Amino acid sequence: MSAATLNAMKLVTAAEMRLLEKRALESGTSFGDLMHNAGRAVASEICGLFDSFPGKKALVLVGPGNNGGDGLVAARFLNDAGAITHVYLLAPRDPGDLVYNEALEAGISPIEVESDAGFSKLRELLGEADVVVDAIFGTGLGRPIGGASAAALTLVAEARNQRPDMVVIALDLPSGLNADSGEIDDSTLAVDYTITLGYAKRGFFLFPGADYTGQILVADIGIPDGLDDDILSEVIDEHDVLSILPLRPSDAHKGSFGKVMVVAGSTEFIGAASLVCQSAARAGAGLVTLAARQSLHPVFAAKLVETTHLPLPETAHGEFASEAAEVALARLVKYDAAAIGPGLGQSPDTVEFVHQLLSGISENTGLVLDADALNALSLTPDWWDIFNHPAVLTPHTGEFARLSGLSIGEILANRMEICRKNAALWGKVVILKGAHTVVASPDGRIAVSPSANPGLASGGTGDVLTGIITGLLAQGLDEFDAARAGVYIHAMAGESVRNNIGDTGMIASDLLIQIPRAVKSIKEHDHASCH
Ligand SMILES: NC(=O)C1=CN([C@@H]2O[C@H](COP(=O)(O)OP(=O)(O)OC[C@H]3O[C@@H](n4cnc5c(N)ncnc54)[C@H](O)[C@@H]3O)[C@@H](O)[C@H]2O)[C@@H](O)CC1
Ligand SMILES: [K+]
Repeated sequence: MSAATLNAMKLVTAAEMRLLEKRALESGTSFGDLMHNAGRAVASEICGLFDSFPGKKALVLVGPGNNGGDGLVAARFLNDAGAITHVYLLAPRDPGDLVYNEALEAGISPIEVESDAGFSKLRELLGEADVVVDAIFGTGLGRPIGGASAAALTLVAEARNQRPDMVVIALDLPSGLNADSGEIDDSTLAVDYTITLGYAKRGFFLFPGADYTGQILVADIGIPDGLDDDILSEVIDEHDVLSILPLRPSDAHKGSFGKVMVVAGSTEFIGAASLVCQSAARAGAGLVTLAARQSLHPVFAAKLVETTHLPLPETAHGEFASEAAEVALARLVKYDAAAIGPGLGQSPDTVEFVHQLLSGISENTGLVLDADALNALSLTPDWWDIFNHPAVLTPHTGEFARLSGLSIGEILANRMEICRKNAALWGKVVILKGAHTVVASPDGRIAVSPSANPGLASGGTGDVLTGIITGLLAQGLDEFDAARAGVYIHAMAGESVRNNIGDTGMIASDLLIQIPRAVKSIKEHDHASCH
């Protein structure tokens, strides 16, 4: 997670980028200006990567379209900045092409692939380049990359392996990376930096593409302000989270920060309930109560000292008794938010208990549904027609598949769009967990986690997320704010643990103390930036 480069990063599809370009043209900016700004901004970002740029060797690989055009402009500015600059043309440019002619006038002599038998010149240039720019294809790629372009990209990858100090830059996006879905071409380069134009593309936060972009830098290409109000997808950033975090007045009492009820746990899954309760408290809830089957009470009472308890009636077999939901609902009216599901199990009595709970819960209670509550919902066809209560749902891919009826492959192929569509269909805020977790609101907004941390792929980390979000809901945040702030805080907590102990062997309990630290750091960052 690199907050400095990801601040206020909106995410666009290729179609949205074309729309923004069209609006910019309609508002009086010329295409030539946009391309000029793009090339200049890219060159300026590249210069900024080196302590001293004059004398460096730059090689720009130029394709047939506007991405190549941007590359030609960038080459001219790199040349002006003192780099020894070569342009390698993978397709002929139109003789009347303005940016091509400007590059020639600047003294750059492009090398054409047709006259470079066996890529001997390209190999020679790759043997000495300090920086290579992939300006072969951008958002206009229409089919798999083949021929000379594929061969050239493969040669760059080979050269990069031999010379790790060579910096490889993608202009707008690594050629072959699909801006919408994150799919890649066989020859897509894994670059060090992607200098993207105007807006980051959705595919940078979807896999496999997310592994290919390197650090993402957004270049300002002069699209006028105010044209992007209907772009509803963004990467969650610290400033957003700061602006939505609840204030903590000094004369607060525990009622000020809301009450959370956690309905979770079973004989098999004791830890899930503990993690949810502790993380809700660590996220700042004033009071946390655990409602669990009464036979589990002694265990939880010993483990959770700050939590209060509502033992629920159970049958002789240790299942929820038929009046258990009524007991929970009677108490729930005094609570601001509830988390239902983690570790409850999936027995028929439990499913019935969850259904009764969901059909009786008040509209005023903020609700997070996770794990077995989601599994119980999935058993009812078109459950969203019946269950109208606003809620945050936190499925991982398998749970999402059960809720939606889609296959895991279909979901993974386009996580952002699938999450957006289903949030709208279901009328819920939906968190699709995974690397770069996606949060979608029924109104079309999407917020994506800046973090992909394999350390979080272990049992219980999802329970921690559920607890954080419920704790934030209890403090008065709405569902979408609680979800995106919760995802960000959870990601930061995970990054802190990874920084301390690495990504192997991280356990969910490690995250707990990092939750308030993450909140503190977000608040202090603002303090620091104000002075
Ligand atoms: N959207 C914007 O506001 C701006 C976009 N610009 C640039 O424009 C780019 C998009 O430009 P284009 O639409 O020209 O697209 P590209 O430059 O990505 O490439 C399209 C060209 O490649 C050809 N082509 C597509 N797939 C191919 C394949 N597999 N093999 C061989 N040739 C193939 C097409 O026929 C076309 O000539 C962006 O990525 C960006 O770099 C900038 O110039 C400035 C402003
Ligand atoms: K490119």
